[in-house]
Amino acid sequence: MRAMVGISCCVKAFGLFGTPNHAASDSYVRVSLGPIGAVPVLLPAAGEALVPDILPRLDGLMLTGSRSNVHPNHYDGPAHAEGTPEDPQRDSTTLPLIRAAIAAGLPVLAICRGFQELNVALGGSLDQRIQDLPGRIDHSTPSDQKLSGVRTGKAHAVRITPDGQLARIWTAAGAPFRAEAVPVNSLHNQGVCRLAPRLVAEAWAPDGTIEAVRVADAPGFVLGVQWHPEYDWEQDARSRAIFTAFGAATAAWAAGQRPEAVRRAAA
Ligand SMILES: N[C@@H](CCC(=O)NCCCC(=O)O)C(=O)O
Repeated sequence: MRAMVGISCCVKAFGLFGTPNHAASDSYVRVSLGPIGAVPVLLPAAGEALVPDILPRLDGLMLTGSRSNVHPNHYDGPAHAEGTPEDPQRDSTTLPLIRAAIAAGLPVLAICRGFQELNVALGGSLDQRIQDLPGRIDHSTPSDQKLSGVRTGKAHAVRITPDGQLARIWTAAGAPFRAEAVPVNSLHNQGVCRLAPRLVAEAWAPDGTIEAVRVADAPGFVLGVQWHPEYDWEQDARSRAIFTAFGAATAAWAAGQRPEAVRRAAA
């Protein structure tokens, strides 16, 4: 049986009456059925109460990107500027879900908003418009590219730690990379300010923005990236390798294989 991967949903207004719908982009469904090799299960943004019922049924958790932003109350930050999109129902679902998934050793892959959620869930904070900070570059959706290229276009390079999780994944997959400069796409305004105590940074943009993290003491696979590998995995071997590595962890979980730390804790 294939693994089941939970995909975080946003609450978005749809239709003539703008009724709230729980939604995730098709790109997460496709990457799940593609290189992850798992059945995608869309998780409604229905709050913390569902977490104990949902978690034991999953073999992995993928936290999606979204234009909305984690509410600053979750990290004691200043109020967002007027008009900044928020999604409190998503926050109240994903933040406890992330903590529970990591504690259980479940494989977790966190992308863009999901990466920011991972940082906040574990006690970190966010800068709200990094392009307004001195010395920082604009990481937001570029307006000078044709629409089809906006999501996939490489916007800047990241430097990665040569002995980190990303380097291991790409080396194992035979995906070529230069640790000093790996090109990535970029569609975000916010970024990590205070890194959560359990997170270890392993990629940085040229302006110092943290672009990838792992959890130092996680019992299982946990990777967070600020960019969007789900947009170009069909063309980009490094993007694809991130998903195949996550997929291998979810397949092992589905087959009943637990990381050593989880087995020890259960013994
Ligand atoms: N809202 C945060 C997170 C950005 C993010 O996840 N962007 C994805 C956009 C998805 C899309 O439009 O395709 C921020 O702005 O920092």
